[in-house]
Amino acid sequence: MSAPSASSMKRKVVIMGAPSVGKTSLTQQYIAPPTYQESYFPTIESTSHKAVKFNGEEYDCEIIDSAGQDEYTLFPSKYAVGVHGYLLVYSITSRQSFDMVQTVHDKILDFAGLAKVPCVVVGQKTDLGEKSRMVTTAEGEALAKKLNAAFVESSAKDNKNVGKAFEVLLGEMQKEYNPAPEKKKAGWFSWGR
Ligand SMILES: Nc1nc2c(ncn2[C@@H]2O[C@H](COP(=O)(O)OP(=O)(O)OP(=O)(O)O)[C@@H](O)[C@H]2O)c(=O)[nH]1
Repeated sequence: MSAPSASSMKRKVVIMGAPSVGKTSLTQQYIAPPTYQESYFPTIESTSHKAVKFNGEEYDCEIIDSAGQDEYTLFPSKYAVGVHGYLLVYSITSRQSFDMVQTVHDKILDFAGLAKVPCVVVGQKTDLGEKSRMVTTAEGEALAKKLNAAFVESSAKDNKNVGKAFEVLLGEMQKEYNPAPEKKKAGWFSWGR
């Protein structure tokens, strides 16, 4: 992993979603592949860093792997203040985890008081195959569209589309925070360059 350069932009990203959908596995595969583990240890919270070059820009990414959420989980302010974007993760084998994406997204917007925030909806565990699938790709795409978010299906186990999920989020954040100067938007929790 290369160190961030002095000119790189900071990007703080939070990975959110129901328990056991693969948030930690995704994060670890992205930070230091191959690191997939079959064993499951519920996360309390873990922060990683990665220097990334994307579309000609250098980013110093801080990635917060959050504890699994349910509808009763209180939304911590640290998951909104200073945060640039989110991976909202569900498992394609769990309808409940899919429904949680909308719940978490609503909490983010409510807390931040914003109409839109850069997000990628990530349908995880595609390696489990069509027999185990409870959420279709079309449903995932439709939810992402409704939330003004991008959409990726991935498998942390097979290391498929893991880098893509983070790259798509970098693209969403680039559109929001460092487009042409005249298009730049202001937001109380936006930390553009
Ligand atoms: N088949 C399959 N299993 C996965 C995949 N990603 C994670 N798992 C498994 O699912 C379980 C939970 O994975 P984690 O990465 O800990 O999930 P998490 O969302 O971080 O869980 P919490 O910490 O409870 O929020 C583990 O047993 C993983 O091995 C995947 O892409 N495919």
